[in-house]
Amino acid sequence: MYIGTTLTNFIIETQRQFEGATGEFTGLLNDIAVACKKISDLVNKGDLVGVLGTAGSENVQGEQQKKLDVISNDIFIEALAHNGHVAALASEEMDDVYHLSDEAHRGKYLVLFDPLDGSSNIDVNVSVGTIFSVLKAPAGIKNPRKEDFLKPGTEQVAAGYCVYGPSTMMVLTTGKGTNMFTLDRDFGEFLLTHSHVQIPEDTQEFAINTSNMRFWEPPVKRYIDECLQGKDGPRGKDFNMRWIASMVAEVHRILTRGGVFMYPLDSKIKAKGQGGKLRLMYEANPMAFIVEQAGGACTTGRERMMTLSPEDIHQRVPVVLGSRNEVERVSEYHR
Ligand SMILES: O=P(O)(O)OC[C@H]1O[C@](O)(COP(=O)(O)O)[C@@H](O)[C@@H]1O
Repeated sequence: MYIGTTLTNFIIETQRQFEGATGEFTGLLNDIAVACKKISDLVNKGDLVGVLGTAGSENVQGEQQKKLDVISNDIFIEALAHNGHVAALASEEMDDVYHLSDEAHRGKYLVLFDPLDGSSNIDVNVSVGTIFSVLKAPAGIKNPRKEDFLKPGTEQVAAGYCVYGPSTMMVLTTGKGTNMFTLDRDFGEFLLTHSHVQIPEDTQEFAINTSNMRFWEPPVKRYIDECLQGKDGPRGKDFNMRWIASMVAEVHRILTRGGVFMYPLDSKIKAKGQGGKLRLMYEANPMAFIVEQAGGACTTGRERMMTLSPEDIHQRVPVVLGSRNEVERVSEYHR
């Protein structure tokens, strides 16, 4: 009876290529998989277990927290903070760095995560997800500080997301390509279903929140205008549009069939004194690593995302990602 390659076996195989691997990395990714399975179960049960609706509290971003934002954050901490694989954690739902208890064993890694991405879709049964980024922890520091997390995306040792949709899928890169695993709920294992995913270089599908069009900068306006003019316009081909309002679901579609996703800087965002809508450390950088490892590209519109020097854990940035030739065209329009 063929079972397939489980996520754990896949990671163990990957680790064999690393001299002196201790199994700690495998242990960490297993902890993350356990947390995602638990969150998937709750998302799937929804009202049956009373996890929908608002939590009645705000996060550091000033956003109304959903119950599942808070619950998913707690599940991640519970799954990662006690197994000796991490030295500290940081999350969209926590103002500052999460430090382990004094007696907890410290591991070699730091993890940044968005416990539940696409919060506006939780209560309407549309795909949501969890995004994570793994960095090396500074050696010999018991309680890493915020500064120890502020590393460029190129220093990530792993990144991934789990999408909770019609099926639950974990998408992961450790710098050797991007692979997808589907959760078999019957025996609770993530099984490898798509290996070495490649994003088509070209596409005729864009994703952007067009309700913000009046606030866009000229390069973005030009790019979308040309797409909308279709085959009679300068692009000479028709484009389709998608907007799910869950970054995880948008990126998953793009990994599966190509496309370009944009959440650009606009005058409304600037007026709030922000640098973008999406967060660099636990949304843009992990997605950039995943997309680049699948042959795509990710920029701010002006710079390669993963070379940015982060200034804060909750820093916001403009995001343009997906099919390489379209991302390059958007950057060209910004130049
Ligand atoms: O509300 P909008 O403008 O459609 O923005 C949707 C975007 O905001 C997000 O929901 C932000 O993420 P969170 O839900 O984690 O805050 C993205 O997933 C999505 O791409």
